[in-house]
Amino acid sequence: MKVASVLIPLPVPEAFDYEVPEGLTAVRGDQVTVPLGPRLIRGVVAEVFETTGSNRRLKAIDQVVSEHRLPERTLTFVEWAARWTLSPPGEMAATALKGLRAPRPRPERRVKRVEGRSPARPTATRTAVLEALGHRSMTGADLARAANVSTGVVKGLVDEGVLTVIEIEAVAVFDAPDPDHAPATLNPDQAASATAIAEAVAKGGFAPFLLDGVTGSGKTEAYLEAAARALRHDPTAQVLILLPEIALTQALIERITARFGAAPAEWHSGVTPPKRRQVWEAVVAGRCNIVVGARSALFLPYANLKLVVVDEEHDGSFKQEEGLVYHGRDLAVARGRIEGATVVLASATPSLETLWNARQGRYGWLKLAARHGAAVLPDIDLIDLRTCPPDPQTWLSQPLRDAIGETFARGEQSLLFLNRRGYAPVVLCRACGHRLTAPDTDSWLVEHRYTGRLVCHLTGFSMMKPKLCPSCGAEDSLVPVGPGVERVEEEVRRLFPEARTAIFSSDTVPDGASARALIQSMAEGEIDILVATQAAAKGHNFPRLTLVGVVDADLGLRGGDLRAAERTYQLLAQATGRAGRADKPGRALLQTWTPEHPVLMALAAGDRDAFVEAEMGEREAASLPPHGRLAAIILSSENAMAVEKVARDLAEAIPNAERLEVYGPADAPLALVRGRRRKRLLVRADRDVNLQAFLRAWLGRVKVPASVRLTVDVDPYSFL
Ligand SMILES: Nc1ncnc2c1ncn2[C@@H]1O[C@H](COP(=O)(O)OP(=O)(O)OP(=O)(O)O)[C@@H](O)[C@H]1O
Ligand SMILES: [Zn+2]
Repeated sequence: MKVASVLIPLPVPEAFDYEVPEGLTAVRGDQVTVPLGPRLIRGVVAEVFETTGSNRRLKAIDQVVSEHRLPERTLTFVEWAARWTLSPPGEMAATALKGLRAPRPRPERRVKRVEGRSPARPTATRTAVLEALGHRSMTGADLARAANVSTGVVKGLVDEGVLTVIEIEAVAVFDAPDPDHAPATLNPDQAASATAIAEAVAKGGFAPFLLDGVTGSGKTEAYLEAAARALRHDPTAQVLILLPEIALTQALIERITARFGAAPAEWHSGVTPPKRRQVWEAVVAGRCNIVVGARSALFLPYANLKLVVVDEEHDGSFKQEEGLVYHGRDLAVARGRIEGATVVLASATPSLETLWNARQGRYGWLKLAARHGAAVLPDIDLIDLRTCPPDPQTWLSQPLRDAIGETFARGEQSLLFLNRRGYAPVVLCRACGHRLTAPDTDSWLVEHRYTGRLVCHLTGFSMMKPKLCPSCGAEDSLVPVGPGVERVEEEVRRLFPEARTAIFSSDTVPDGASARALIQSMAEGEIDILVATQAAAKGHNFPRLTLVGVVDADLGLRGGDLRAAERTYQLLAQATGRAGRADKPGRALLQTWTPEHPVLMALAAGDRDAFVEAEMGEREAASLPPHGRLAAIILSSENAMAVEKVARDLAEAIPNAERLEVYGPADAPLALVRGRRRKRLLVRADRDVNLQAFLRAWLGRVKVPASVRLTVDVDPYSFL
């Protein structure tokens, strides 16, 4: 009997076996429908094998879905990713097939001439229609426009039987990129990098690179040139460019369109389902060469993937925390290995993980040491708030105000950076000291004046600001504490009433279109002072921007998790790196209460190596990533007792292992979210320990009831 192992989109660690009935052919990668309990569900065949004398009564595959087999290397990647992240393989496979969930766009209705038929009354308008149409087919609306008549005339000809209506399947056409459309003239560093990457692509096989270039050095131009050479060498080659933020995709799509004379395919959460289906089908058929997307674009079924670029590779947004937990950068490297492709990790502030790999010689290390052309890196100075504190209830010190004023007077732009959405991060009762939190959640409510609501950034809960304190009942006693971008902008408007100001955060710029509009008005000089969260701090080119002010340089350093220093260094280097990218020199001012902090001193000195050296030393001493490996296990449930029990069972079941420790279980820092109790365990292991095998063995020993959710987070970035 023939048996197929089928990956089913359920939270189970294994494939399910089904009989392949006589007369049905199923092979690895096929989509099939199979019975599961009372219903039929769709899965993917992982393996087909012959078995004799099985005594189990297997259910049979219902049918093989005829369209779209998952390509072999895509399926191999899915299986690898599931093993690496300890995720259910069927759910990973479902991710790869997500693009097919949308219906096909409706076929287009067009008219064409019926052989040998002519109008009974050939009026001037009717003749014009027939001439405009010729032997082609067109939609009625296009034809009416071409003949400059009303659509009624076309309809009349259809009714008379002179024209007939046909249906044409709507297939998205991605114009082939032209590598020679508008090449840039590269400087020597860029040319050397592009050549190294292009040679690796031409040679074939897995080849990872770190493209390490200061902000504004022209990394984008370098990798686009490498992509152009790859396409010249092999016009069927496919190139994937991953970005951490949707707001960045628009600008890159425009650059690619200008460079290659054709728009790339776009893939992220903002793309409509029918459009996604078109991209999926074009990618699998090799009808599309360049894809620009978010991390989920890694799961597309590439026919001939040759080059993968992860731009801003250090960015924490590549880590997906909800649903399937994975790091887009790590999976991009794996995908490249499985496809035999070249992988380029680009950043001005590479992650310590990537720097470690480059130092070990595992990744080729390409460097762009200076900004392109005449542009130079901005001067960075610290403002010591202990000697010049801002006035009470204001957030900008005198030196920063002066610098903004001078910049404005010169007709140049300023960017004030504060990584905090909303008006105030905390709302406090003046009478009793109560801080407002979301219901059943350990997280402060943030005041948003833009929408007039109090919002929980963790759960999305929101409410109108109450008149009475919910704790003591005092009237009008609730006051905002601390600044968010909205409050800083309010201060800026008070200080510079004639300046044009704007806010760039995920609240004011929720989608690609509004991001594009704001970026464009900033680029065209219609904004004088932009107050922005990290959404605007990376990737963008604003030629007239010459001052970056960091409102609270200490903000990210306070939390104190594993990557606090690294993340703060990267964020501030990127933010300050927006200044002076064209002909005018830029400067950056960082407001801080701790100017002696090593991160801030390294930033002010422009000495990345000093920072990396110190931070790498600390990680090594503690055997933490990249010198060791971490994994977190998070338990949550509405039933506090059930969480306790699973946590205890886990603690008792820890397998013996060398060079590995388990910490916890402990209450998570966010111990209550939406009424769910949360507990965490953390595993630390030496680099050469097979962490995944340990986790599988451990978790296999413990029964987790349906009321408790258990999430494994390999290489955690969030410690909440
Ligand atoms: N060879 C070149 N010829 C002309 N202009 C260039 C060239 N290289 C870079 N530039 C220009 O310099 C600016 C910075 O380049 P780019 O955005 O590629 O830098 P980047 O290294 O990706 O920056 P960041 O890491 O800060 O995002 C852009 O305006 C770009 O058009
Ligand atoms: Zn109160």
